Amino acid sequence: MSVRLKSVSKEYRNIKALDNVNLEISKGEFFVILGPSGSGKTTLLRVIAGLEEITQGNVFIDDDEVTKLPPSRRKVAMVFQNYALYPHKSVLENLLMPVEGEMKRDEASKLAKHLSTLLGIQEYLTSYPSELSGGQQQRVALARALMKNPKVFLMDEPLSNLDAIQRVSARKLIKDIQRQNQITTIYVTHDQVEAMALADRVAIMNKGKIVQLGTPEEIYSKVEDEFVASFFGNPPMSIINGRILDIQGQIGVRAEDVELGQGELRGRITDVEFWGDRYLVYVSLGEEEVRAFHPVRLNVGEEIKLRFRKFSGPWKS
Ligand SMILES: Nc1ncnc2c1ncn2[C@@H]1O[C@H](COP(=O)(O)OP(=O)(O)OP(=O)(O)O)[C@@H](O)[C@H]1O
Repeated sequence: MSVRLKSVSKEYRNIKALDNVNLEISKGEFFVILGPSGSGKTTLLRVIAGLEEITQGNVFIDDDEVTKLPPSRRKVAMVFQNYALYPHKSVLENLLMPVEGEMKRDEASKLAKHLSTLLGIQEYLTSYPSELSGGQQQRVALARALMKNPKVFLMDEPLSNLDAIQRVSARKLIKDIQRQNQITTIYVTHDQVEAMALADRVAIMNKGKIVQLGTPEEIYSKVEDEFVASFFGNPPMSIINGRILDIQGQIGVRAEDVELGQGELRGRITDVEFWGDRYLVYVSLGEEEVRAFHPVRLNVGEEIKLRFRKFSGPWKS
């Protein structure tokens, strides 16, 4: 199913949580919404789910307008950041609830067991949510949403409570299930790596607006404004005053585009972080600071020559 938002705005008293959002998500697409805290990501998902009345605009699922339809009639499944599990029901009962009356019980139990095994929670089927860790509860919520084989899957930071290893495997599982079943998925995160790993396309939000939209590769290589530059990528671009290159305005440079050891610029190393396969080096250029990837450890305090292989901008600011 496709999802379309036309000029959608949502105001809470004096806050514009969504400001004239236009969006078209295709059937089977994995669409990620990335943005800082408070940018409107959750509100956008809740609007699509029908949990939030909008101030202005229209919402369509396939070609049907659903703006005024209640959540139960929208055929979407949502996984919330805070799980929303039934506390007085066991994990298995939580998993069976969404398909009650729609699927035979033994068939549903089989599916519940299969999904719990995939998500590594099979040994907790008889436990209650309060007996589980945050990460385990999150995986139950994920399994529960998958029970219904939804046509549209809305996920709000569904992996935020998993540890680094679980995150990588759960991420792969979500992507596999999504791909196999061609589920249109809208996934909210503020994790750069997750966004780049999962998305067919990413929308970057700031202050209720979509500020850039494209494939992760497009956004990574063609940054359209300073906010996206300061936000997208791991690490994001270093934003510096173009003056040091005789350019007017702010420019952004990726750590992999800063070459250390040669060039016309001179800086001082202020910090070095070990990143596994390389080092992230912080270099001060007077009032500016840039981050650079480098293959070997360098010494803090050392002076170094540098140059930018490429940069983005200058942007009007
Ligand atoms: N029920 C509400 N009443 C009033 N203001 C709200 C309500 N829900 C959200 N807001 C405001 O709307 C804006 C967008 O909130 P939203 O939860 O969509 O952001 P978010 O990007 O999901 O943030 P986070 O990453 O922190 O979850 C924020 O300024 C928030 O304070």
